[in-house]
Amino acid sequence: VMSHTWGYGPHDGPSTWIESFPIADGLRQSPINIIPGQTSYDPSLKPLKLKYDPSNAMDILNNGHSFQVGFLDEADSSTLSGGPVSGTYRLKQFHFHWGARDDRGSEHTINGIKFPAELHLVHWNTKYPNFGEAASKPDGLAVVGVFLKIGAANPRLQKVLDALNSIRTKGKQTPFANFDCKTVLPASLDYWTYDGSLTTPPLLESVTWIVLKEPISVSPAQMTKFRSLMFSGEGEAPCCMQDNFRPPQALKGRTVRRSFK
Ligand SMILES: CCCCCOc1ccc(S(N)(=O)=O)cc1
Ligand SMILES: [Zn+2]
Repeated sequence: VMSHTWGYGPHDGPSTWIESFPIADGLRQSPINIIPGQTSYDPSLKPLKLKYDPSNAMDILNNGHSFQVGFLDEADSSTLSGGPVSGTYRLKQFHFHWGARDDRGSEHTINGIKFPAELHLVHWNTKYPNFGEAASKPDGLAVVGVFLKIGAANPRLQKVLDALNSIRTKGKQTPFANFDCKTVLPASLDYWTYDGSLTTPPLLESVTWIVLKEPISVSPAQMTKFRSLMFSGEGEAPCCMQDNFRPPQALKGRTVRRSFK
């Protein structure tokens, strides 16, 4: 039988991933449900320091699970530092998770509430030689999560959404230059943080999660653009890319800290 790749459907979705990736029920899996009343304010947490150079944006790719914008990460020009991490982490890519309808789509939830989508900005620790090496270390990655909520159309997302027409099917990639990630972030960088994992296979437990409290807006029409992508490749039976989110995983004794009172 063909190699069993993972997905989000009834036969290859999150409940089946443990078959190939036993870490799926590990001690620091992501995402989680954040219960604000049960988080602890940590006054020693530093402000998040994000520095993004628009010229580092390189391409946009439909990888069959989501779409991602890739960045040149050969220098410390687009970095995350401060916040809950020590050292410097370089931006590698950002991507999204979203639902088939506006009542679901995010991976993290707040008091059980799902948002229509969630943005992940993926950074790797420069104490390691590259992303692949960092991804296997407990302090290797830092991912900033930003919730999207339904509201006014977000002009800052439009350039990304317009590029989706060129990458509709799995494996398609096209140049994507000059994008400033700062412009898609909310005004406040207040965050929750906890030790977690990649939310897709290989589910490696190497992520310091930094989930921003303030969502950014997206309109229903813009959400429809996300859903116009395909999980399937060109010439395959078309299968809309939607509900590409893993549900919340057990906290298993972890503490969620917050940077704000
Ligand atoms: C060693 C190869 C890993 C390839 C996969 O990379 C990922 C997977 C998930 C995430 S996420 N949804 O947790 O931000 C970030 C990066
Ligand atoms: Zn993600």
